[in-house]
Amino acid sequence: MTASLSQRQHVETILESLNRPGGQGEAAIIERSWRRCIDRYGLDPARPTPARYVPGATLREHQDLADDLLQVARAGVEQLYRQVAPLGYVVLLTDARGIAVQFLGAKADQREHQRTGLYLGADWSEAHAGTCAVGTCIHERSALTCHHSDHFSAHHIRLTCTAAPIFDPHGRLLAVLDISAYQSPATKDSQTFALQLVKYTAKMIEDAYFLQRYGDHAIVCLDRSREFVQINRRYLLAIEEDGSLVAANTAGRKLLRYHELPLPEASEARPFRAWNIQDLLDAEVDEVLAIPQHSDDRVQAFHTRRHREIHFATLIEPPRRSTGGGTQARDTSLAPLEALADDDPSMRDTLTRAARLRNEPINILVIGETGTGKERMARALHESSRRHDKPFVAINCAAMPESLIESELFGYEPGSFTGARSKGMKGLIAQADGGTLFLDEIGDMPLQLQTRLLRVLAEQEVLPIGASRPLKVDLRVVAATHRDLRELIAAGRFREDLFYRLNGASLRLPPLRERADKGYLIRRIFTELNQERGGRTRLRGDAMSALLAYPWPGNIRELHNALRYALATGDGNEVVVGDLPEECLTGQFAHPGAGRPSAPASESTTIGQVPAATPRPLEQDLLYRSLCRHQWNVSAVARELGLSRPTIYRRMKRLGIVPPNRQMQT
Ligand SMILES: Nc1ncnc2c1ncn2[C@@H]1O[C@H](COP(=O)(O)OP(=O)(O)OP(=O)(O)O)[C@@H](O)[C@H]1O
Repeated sequence: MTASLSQRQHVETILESLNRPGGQGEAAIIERSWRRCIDRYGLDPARPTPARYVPGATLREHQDLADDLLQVARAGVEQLYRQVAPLGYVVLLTDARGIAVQFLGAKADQREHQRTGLYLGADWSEAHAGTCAVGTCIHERSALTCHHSDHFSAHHIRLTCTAAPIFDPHGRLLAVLDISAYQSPATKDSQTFALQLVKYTAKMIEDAYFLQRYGDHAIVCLDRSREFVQINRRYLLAIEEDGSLVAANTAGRKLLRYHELPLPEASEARPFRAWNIQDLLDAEVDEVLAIPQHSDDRVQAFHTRRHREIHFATLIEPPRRSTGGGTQARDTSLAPLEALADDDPSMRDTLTRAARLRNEPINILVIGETGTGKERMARALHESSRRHDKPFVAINCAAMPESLIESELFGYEPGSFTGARSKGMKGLIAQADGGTLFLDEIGDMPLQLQTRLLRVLAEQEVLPIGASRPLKVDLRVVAATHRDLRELIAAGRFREDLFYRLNGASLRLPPLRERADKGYLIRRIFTELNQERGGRTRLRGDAMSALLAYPWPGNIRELHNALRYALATGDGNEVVVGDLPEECLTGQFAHPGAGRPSAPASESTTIGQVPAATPRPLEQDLLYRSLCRHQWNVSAVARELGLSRPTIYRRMKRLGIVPPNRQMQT
């Protein structure tokens, strides 16, 4: 009763406001929105506003369009959720049309979230939902709190919602970040911190997106404080080599306006370039581009030209741009090594060492769990070295039968044993002459052969079976192992002297689960495999998120296999989370169907862009339920789950789902 009374009062307040002249500040924003709701959208504050969801396939289109942002925003949205979840808030990220493309909230309240519209796929545009934080933020292009009776619809007045806009580097609205709670103190002031927190996170996401989009440009970061410029990076300006401005973050655009360098409405195809950094700062372009990145004094002060204000500047150079006047050419021979990693700190150390060692006359031991890319590293070392045009010969010491290993490695003279080829055979070691010999799984080499290998390494010559004179060989040996060779030495199974011969230097590869550049590896391997198949398929954001969350016990090999599987089972246009092998969908991630509004509430375990665990029974259950819901109409199921019909058939077969006795309708 109380609720309906307060709802009636709410409707009266709104109607009364229409007869008053507009107010000031945020109250005016809210009243303006109420007017729009009545005059423009024809909404009625008393009429129930049930949550409206876009269909699953439409949600996917919205998520696809926001894909780049979703990938960048993920960490920021999760961090915000961790901060506000204990206070009962949920987090929504909507696109510029108000459709929720990402959601994090407590699973226990899932039904309530779905009923209210605090869920994936909900439409929070003002035209549908009336005055609300997201819709009104989209209209006003500024952050605001829509608290209790600020909402237009009487059915939203128990909510408190705070939203902030996220703009792209050209000033177009990209998305809105929102936090909402069902319970909060009566006064709007209680949400002041919420507003600051959401604005702060939205700026973080916006700037991360900016840095990613303009990562191939020099970016000038400015701040009024020397101490904070490296932390805050308040104003971001992307510039060309001649100093033309091509993009700015929201704060940067304000700064430019203040200095009377307004930016034209720019499209991606026509970045502004109207102004030069010299128009803003009283400095030559070269001075700005010469701000050191790696010295103690990375911060330089400049006056602005127009208002003579001091600004402190740092510079983010595009990756691998040479320093020192731009004359130093990049060493392209390092490309095979550089391609192995992106920004993982331990891989970067390993690669720096590998680059230094690549032409040194010492043998290298590569250590790492199985599937971490040891052979790939050995090949990259070879390809970046002076030996790159000579053979790279790889031998797997564990895979070769012990009876063959000696003749394969050392070769033999004609007729030296029964079954030998009449012309004899050049062994693998001799074949690697001048190049690199890669000995994989060196810990599995039989002891007797270790002794002979030691001689080869010490003398740089090889004695084929049955030969009386050794052959001179010029070898660089790279050996690899996932075992602890020192333990094998202690157990008497590996020769200590051979260990020291092989271990001229060692390179350690981290397991995939510890790598900070998983996203880079996923994209790279996906591109390699996709190109082999004609390159028509794209990797969708939900699949990427699931891949990033999986712990990869089998390392890069497992990732490689998972992507190959997904490309083979997907519909050929895109790989979605449901195309991944079931093992990859563990932990907090679920089948994509569970993340879509059409899925029954009980099926997801985490609410999010890509929720909850999918062991086989859940995947089976989801598909089975969807088939039952659609009377075994495979086309309808395919539409609902956003997959192709052949994929549904394949999946039914794989999961052992057999249609009932009647004919399947398709
Ligand atoms: N940096 C990389 N980029 C792309 N693919 C990679 C990379 N590193 C490894 N791979 C792929 O991962 C798989 C395993 O790599 P690799 O054989 O080099 O690992 P390994 O550590 O030598 O494995 P094992 O211990 O089983 O011998 C291969 O398919 C390889 O092509």
